[in-house]
Amino acid sequence: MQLRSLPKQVNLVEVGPRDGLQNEKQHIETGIKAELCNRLLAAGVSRLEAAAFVSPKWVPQMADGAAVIASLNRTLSPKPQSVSVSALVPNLKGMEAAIEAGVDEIVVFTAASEAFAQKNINCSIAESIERFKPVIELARRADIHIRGSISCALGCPYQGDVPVTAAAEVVKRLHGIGVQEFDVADTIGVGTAGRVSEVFSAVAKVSPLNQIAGHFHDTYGQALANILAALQVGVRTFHSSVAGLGGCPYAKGATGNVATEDVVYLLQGLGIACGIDLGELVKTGAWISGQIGKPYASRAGKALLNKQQAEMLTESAG
Ligand SMILES: CC(C)(COP(=O)([O-])OP(=O)([O-])OC[C@H]1O[C@@H](n2cnc3c(N)ncnc32)[C@H](O)[C@@H]1OP(=O)([O-])[O-])[C@@H](O)C(=O)NCCC(=O)NCCSC(=O)C[C@@](C)(O)CC(=O)[O-]
Repeated sequence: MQLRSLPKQVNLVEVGPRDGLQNEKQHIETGIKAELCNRLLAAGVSRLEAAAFVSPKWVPQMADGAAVIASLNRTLSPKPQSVSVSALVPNLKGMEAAIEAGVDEIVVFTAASEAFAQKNINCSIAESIERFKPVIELARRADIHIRGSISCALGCPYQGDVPVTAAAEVVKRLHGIGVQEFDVADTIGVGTAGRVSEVFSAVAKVSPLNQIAGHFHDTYGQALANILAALQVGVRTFHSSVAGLGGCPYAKGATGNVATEDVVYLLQGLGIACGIDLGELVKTGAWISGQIGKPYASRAGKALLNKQQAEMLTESAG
């Protein structure tokens, strides 16, 4: 049976170096973060979220963002047109640091839930939008692409249920101040396909579909089904994290982002191109998991490694 309304190609934004690592308690060396970025680019990633210029008091792991991006820019020199490096920016201070570092995209971030905005960025949604105005002004002058992330579109760890149209309301307000792309996030991975379809359909009423991205965490194992539901609404950009690393420090209990390996495997099965070499990605996922002392969590990645090992054993036995 053929699935309806699927595209030939989608864009993946790899958020492993930022969302994937930000919550790690042990200090991760800048060199490891930079190598992760380089390996991801070598595997074919073209949109890479590499850092967050946030308060180091709030998220200490992201304190070396400038050094990570400097290292990346040295390796990439001259930077291919196809590669775009992004970083989270909560305020003017972060924006100045992002410009200095030489990012291609910034991500301002707020929420569909008031309670989460307070916990994550210490202000209300309305205050965050005011705070973003001068940030966006600077980004425009520097010709930097502006994304806006809306956390807790499918549910909130503090507030619980979030109305279906809450994310769309925030998208409208962000659009009004010049945000160009909207990252609609299931921060705690509670969404299921039907609700995802409703939330993204509501967002699609206030923004062109090519400006919407789906950002799914996999806490309840629903992320791939949710991506399929959003694809069927017409969303063509998705965020994912190599090896399924990640979680937000202000969303306790939420697990990592959907694993990029699992998404690429899904897309391959659907005949949808994304430009990423799954074999190289699996090597990178296994490598970074080892570096930070975690079991390798991508289901597709583990299956492919097991298959490779079994084939090698058969060959050496033969
Ligand atoms: C927004 C603030 C700064 C407000 O934090 P605040 O404490 O209200 O702000 P402040 O202006 O009073 O600053 C406090 C201190 O931080 C410094 N500071 C202030 N800003 C910066 C900066 N940009 N870079 C470096 N330092 C900074 C500032 O200079 C000051 O230092 P002090 O004077 O005390 O020495 C803080 O709440 C913050 O940084 N929050 C970020 C939290 C965060 O990074 N969360 C994770 C990312 S969001 C996420 O993961 C969700 C997402 C995007 O993946 C989608 C999803 O799944 O939902």
